[in-house]
Amino acid sequence: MAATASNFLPFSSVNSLSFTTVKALSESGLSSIPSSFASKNSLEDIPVINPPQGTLPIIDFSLLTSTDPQQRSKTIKDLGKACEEWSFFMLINHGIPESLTNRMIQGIAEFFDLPDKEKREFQGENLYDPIRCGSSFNPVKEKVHCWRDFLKAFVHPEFHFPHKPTGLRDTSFEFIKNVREITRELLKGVSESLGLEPDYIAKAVNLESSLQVFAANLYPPCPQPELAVGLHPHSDHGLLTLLLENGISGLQTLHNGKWVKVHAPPNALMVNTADQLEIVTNGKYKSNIHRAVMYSTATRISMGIANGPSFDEVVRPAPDLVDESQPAAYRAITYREYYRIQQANALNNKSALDTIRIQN
Ligand SMILES: O=C(O)CCC(=O)C(=O)O
Ligand SMILES: [Fe+2]
Repeated sequence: MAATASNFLPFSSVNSLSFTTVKALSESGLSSIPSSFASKNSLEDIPVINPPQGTLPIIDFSLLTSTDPQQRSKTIKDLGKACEEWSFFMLINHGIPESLTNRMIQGIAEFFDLPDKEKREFQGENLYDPIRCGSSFNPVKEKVHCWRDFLKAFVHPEFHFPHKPTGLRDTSFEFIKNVREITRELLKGVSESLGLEPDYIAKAVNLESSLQVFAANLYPPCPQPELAVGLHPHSDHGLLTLLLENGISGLQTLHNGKWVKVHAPPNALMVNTADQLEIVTNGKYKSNIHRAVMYSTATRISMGIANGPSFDEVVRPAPDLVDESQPAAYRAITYREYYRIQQANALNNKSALDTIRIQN
């Protein structure tokens, strides 16, 4: 495949091979999905459940940052429990104005509405390109494509973002700054929940120079949603991923052998604990395996901001969480190398983490 088309989907038109987005496929009025999207994944056998209200953990950010020590310590306990038992929680009262999250979602919708020709300008050519856009996850490596278009951008320590549509760059800059501040507070709480100093994890991963990767996902209407996959089961590469959606649910998190449907309260952020946190906490807080689904008529948009260590930081289990009874369970690796391994392969549960696991 030509390097310049690597992120887009190869698609056989009548007499030539062209490259397309899932959005263009969806709008072409197909009545069935191309066979390259039909999933034969064994994880389909896992039951899917709609949890009763109140099952999934909710963390109130205003209590986490409260000056009342009792409220704060109770919230830190709840946060630790959510990380340990669910690797996932929903964050309310996070302080990002709804007007800003709405502008973000609107701007991303407009980005995906740009003609494919214009989006191709941002597709990038290799994994470390600061802006990439395309379809599925890794069209070259995967057996089954995802019914998804994406935009990815490295937004910290250097801010990269497409210059179209007008205004989205500035909106994103503001949104991402908010996400970074929230992440810093969450990681303080996570450190304290493990009995560590509040800034322990921040120092261990050089959070000042944190790599933040912004990823927007578009799941266009699909003629056969029961056969296709929005995003294959995977865990995220950073420390914590903060996710926002356009009011249409579609995230499912794996818990006790079942896919649990996530229905987040309006304007809540969904938070996944991710692989770098599993490494730093020496497996105490596991990364969350999740997937996304799509629908036959609705268009779903989500955006996840992966908040990671500094790109060149060598990440290893925190010395304070390693001892004779709990030896290091992962080998040290730079976040840059870890990111390469995760992005260069097909999405498949925790396959990237498996490459650095130490069998004790
Ligand atoms: O669309 C979603 O809800 C999940 C997205 C996701 O898992 C990701 O971008 O890593
Ligand atoms: Fe994810």
